Parts: sequence; C-alpha cells; structure tokens
Amino acid sequence: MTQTGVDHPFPDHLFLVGCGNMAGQMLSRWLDCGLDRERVTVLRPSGRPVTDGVAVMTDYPAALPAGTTVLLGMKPYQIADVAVALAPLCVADTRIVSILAGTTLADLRARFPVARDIVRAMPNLPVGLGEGVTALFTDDVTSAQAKMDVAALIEPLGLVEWIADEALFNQVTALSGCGPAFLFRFVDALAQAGEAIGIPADQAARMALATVQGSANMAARANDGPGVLADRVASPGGMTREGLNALDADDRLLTLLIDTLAAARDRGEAMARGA
Ligand SMILES: NC(=O)C1=CN([C@@H]2O[C@H](COP(=O)(O)OP(=O)(O)OC[C@H]3O[C@@H](n4cnc5c(N)ncnc54)[C@H](OP(=O)(O)O)[C@@H]3O)[C@@H](O)[C@H]2O)C=CC1
Ligand SMILES: O=C(O)[C@@H]1CCC=N1
Repeated sequence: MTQTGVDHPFPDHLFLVGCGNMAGQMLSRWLDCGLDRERVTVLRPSGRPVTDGVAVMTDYPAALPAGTTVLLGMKPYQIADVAVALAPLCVADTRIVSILAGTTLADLRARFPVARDIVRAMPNLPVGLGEGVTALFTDDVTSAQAKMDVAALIEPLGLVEWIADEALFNQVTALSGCGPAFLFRFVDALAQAGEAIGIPADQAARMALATVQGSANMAARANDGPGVLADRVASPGGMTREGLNALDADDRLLTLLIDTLAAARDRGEAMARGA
C-alpha cells in the first residue's frame, strides 16, 4: 500500500466489482478519507457514473494495475460469472476482499486460485458515515502484511472486528450486517406504536427517530451497559417500569430478536450451500 490519504493508507489501485448500496457506501467513505479517485475503477453493468473522477467500466479490463485490491461488491449469486472473467486477471499479489454474504473463503479460494490474499469482510451500511461495523475473516494463506493492509483499509469505516472462526460469519452477518435493517424496523415500529396510542403520525416518526439516535449516542459514550441505562430511565413505580415489564414479559423482545438473527443466519448458511 503506497497511497496515503489524510490519515489512511490505501491500496495502489482499488477495483470494485459492483458498486451498489453497500460497496457504494464504502467507496464514499474512502473518498471522504482521501482515497485518490484516479486509483479507483468501478465495474458495474449499468455503467452508471459513481462520482466525478472515478472510472466506471461495463466490462473487464485487459489487465489489473499492479498492487490492485479487488472489492467483490456484487450480489453473491453472481460470483460464478464474475470469477470466470476476473480470475484470469488476478496475479499472486492481487488482493481480494469479498463482502458477499454466505460465500465462504473456501469457495473464493477455489474460484481465485492464483490470488494469495483473500479476506471476507462483512460491513454494514453506516460505514458511509465512518460509523459502521465490519467483520473480517481470513485464513493462514493470506499474508500478515495483507491482513494489516486490509484492516487499515477498513478502519476508516468504523468498528473492525476480526472473527476467529469462519463458522461464526453468518451469525455476525445476522447481527451487524443485517442489523441496520432490524433497527430501522424498530424505529418504524416505535413510531407506529406512538401513533397507535394517539400521537400524530409525523410527530411520532420524528420523536421515535430522535429518541433512538440520542439513546444510541448516549449508550455509545456511557460507562455503564444498556441494561443499567434502561434501569436508570425507570423510576421505581413509574411509567417506564410498566413499559419494560411489557417488553420483558416471557422474554418477548429477546425471543423475537433471537428468532430474527437465527432466520438471517440460516439464510446465510443456505446461501453457502448454493440455495
Ligand atoms: N446492502 C447491505 O446492507 C449489505 C450488503 N452486503 C453484500 O453486498 C453485496 C451487494 O449488495 P448491495 O450493495 O445491497 O446490492 P446492490 O444491488 O445495491 O448492488 C449490486 C451491484 O452489483 C452490480 N452488478 C450487478 N450484476 C453484476 C455483474 N454481473 N458483475 C458485476 N457487478 C454486477 C450492480 O451494478 P449496477 O450498479 O450497474 O446495477 C451493483 O452495482 C452483496 O453481496 C451483499 O451480500 C454486505 C453487507 C451489507
Ligand atoms: O441481506 C443480505 O443478504 C446482505 C447481507 C447483510 C446485509 N445485506
């Protein structure tokens, strides 16, 4: 890695295969952090521009520049077609970072046999703000230098967590990769619940979102865990305790969330089996 952004080391060249919702957020953050646009190429079938100065192609180049890191950012089921075109362009030091859900490292190694350094990454959408979570996994074939360089690339996106056991990758994806969707649902439900008990809809929506935002920021800065913070809102004999009692009855919320994460995890496992 030779190009240095404001504070961050970036690869000599970044080749994004797909640049939709997720890879687009990653790229946006990297550009904000000083990634040189001339060192980025995006391949996307639509050919839609990404942003000024970033080259967009609709087909593969004849070769990849030396020191390229490839970000696989298309849909997981497209890996077969992508690999047929991309694998011949890879050399031993082409680095591959895959954000494909449910696509194992073994699968990637089989499709890109020449590339030594392959890392699975599971980001989530707030990476665009530098407030995301990205899980990383690789094996011992990937060099220590590549591990450090990929971690450095991911670091400006937010929290980085290396996962020791790939078997946990679908669980982690369920929690943090899918997590923003679950939280967005919660915000919606909180607003709808407010409306259901009589608050005007637009006001309930604004108040629900601001409550979640402020509370998340507070929890992130607090010395105490969220359980203690919840109890601090609840005055003895007061309103919050009654509400928490409803939420906690028969572990309703916990059970719902376990079911939610398990369903997402199971889908990842099915995708890994090719379903
Ligand atoms: N969305 C999320 O929150 C998260 C997604 N992921 C992973 O990110 C990946 C992309 O998801 P997401 O961004 O939501 O999807 P999008 O549909 O938003 O983006 C898919 C991208 O792939 C491009 N594409 C389509 N067909 C091909 C092809 N044959 N070859 C190369 N590129 C192609 C599309 O091109 P075009 O722009 O021209 O349409 C688009 O840029 C998935 O593998 C998913 O598992 C991981 C974590 C979170
Ligand atoms: O829904 C998906 O499959 C991807 C993985 C995590 C978020 N989106």
